[in-house]
Amino acid sequence: KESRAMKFQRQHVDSNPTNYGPNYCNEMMRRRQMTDGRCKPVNTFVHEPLADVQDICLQGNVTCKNGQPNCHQSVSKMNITDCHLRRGSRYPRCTYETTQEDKYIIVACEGDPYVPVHFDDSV
Ligand SMILES: Nc1ncnc2c1ncn2[C@@H]1O[C@H](C(=O)NS(=O)(=O)C[C@H]2[C@@H](O)[C@H](n3ccc(=O)[nH]c3=O)O[C@@H]2CO)[C@@H](O)[C@H]1O
Repeated sequence: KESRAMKFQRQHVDSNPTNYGPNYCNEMMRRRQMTDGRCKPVNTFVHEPLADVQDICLQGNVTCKNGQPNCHQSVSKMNITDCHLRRGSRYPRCTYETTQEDKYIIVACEGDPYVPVHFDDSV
């Protein structure tokens, strides 16, 4: 069974992204298995080394969107790509808008070792 830490890495970490240009999300949402059975509506990929993403758990503690206290905000902006399902896109044809940006990211951390298990937001 895939751990939540591994699921987070599969869904949100792409340290050395292939340059698919505007098709990055169409490619990566499929490759990382977020279009099986349904099209995941929103997903962010982080283009930083895994160690830097894991280090966020030691950084600014903030409240998660769901009110839980175990979220952390990166001290630095990170290079990310936001994938948003296009209006009118119908499973199994999941087509995404690809937007690359530099933003602070907020993740929820859990466990021992205390690592990211959920992508909460980018600001
Ligand atoms: N505090 C916590 N501590 C520990 N665990 C926590 C905590 N909170 C939730 N989980 C768990 O995480 C799991 C999960 O999949 N949560 S999810 O909200 O659906 C994920 C969002 C995210 O993937 C994506 N998104 C969203 C915005 C964006 O900018 N970028 C972007 O990628 O959209 C998804 C839906 O919003 C679920 O099992 C829940 O129980």
